[in-house]
Amino acid sequence: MAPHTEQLTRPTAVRLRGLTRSFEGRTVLDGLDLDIPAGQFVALLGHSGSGKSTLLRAVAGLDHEVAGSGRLTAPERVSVVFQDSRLLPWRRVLDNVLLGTGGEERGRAALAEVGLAGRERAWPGELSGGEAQRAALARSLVREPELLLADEPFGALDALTRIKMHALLRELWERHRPSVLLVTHDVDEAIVLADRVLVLDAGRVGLDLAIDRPHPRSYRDPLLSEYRERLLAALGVTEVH
Ligand SMILES: Nc1ncnc2c1ncn2[C@@H]1O[C@H](COP(=O)(O)OP(=O)(O)OP(=O)(O)O)[C@@H](O)[C@H]1O
Repeated sequence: MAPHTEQLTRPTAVRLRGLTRSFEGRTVLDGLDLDIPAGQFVALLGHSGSGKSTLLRAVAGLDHEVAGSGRLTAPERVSVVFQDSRLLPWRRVLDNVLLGTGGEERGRAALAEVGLAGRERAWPGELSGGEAQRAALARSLVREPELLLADEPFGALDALTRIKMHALLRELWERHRPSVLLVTHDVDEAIVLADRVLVLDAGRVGLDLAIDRPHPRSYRDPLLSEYRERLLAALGVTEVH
């Protein structure tokens, strides 16, 4: 195959058709359809309770009920990062990263990639919140995921650390090119990081917006404000100045 053809035909990493999920009679996902091409960085916005985590859990294969409701295709190697690092406190950082995988060298390299070289023998309790999330990212990387699912991974961090983590995540994505589905409440985080932002509304993808700006992106780029306005409108939020 000629190189340019290869670039044009991106296989689909995630394909969802007609996904439906209800809890106690309340429909959260309502026949949701979504395709994510391999290597695409997608952010998912939506009001609290709109079903973002439910969707992420479904794609991660953690919800058997939703899987039977429609058609769901996802890659084999999937890593999930949550708001809390979920490091095991009784294992040192390197051992957490290596959990279930071999290759100490790979673990050390992953820690170096997230800026934690030298902290391999630290206990999770000795890490700051941001460092713990870096370790969680290293743990997900070491599995060389084809798909990275992230549920509010920076939601518990202070604003400055969050900005640093945005740069790190984007840098890691550029190096490894997994498909990413990032759940966030933060419209700016979505716009700065993702190439495509979805708004979940009434159990389906309400808005599907391509963010066509080069990287690295600045939070203050005036050209991003148009995307912000559209996303806030889709979320039904009026900005107060
Ligand atoms: N295991 C469960 N049992 C009962 N209800 C559930 C369960 N999981 C989710 N729900 C309900 O489904 C709805 C969607 O939840 P979900 O966590 O997916 O929303 P979300 O968009 O991720 O919200 P948030 O932004 O607040 O994290 C909520 O009303 C929630 O109460």
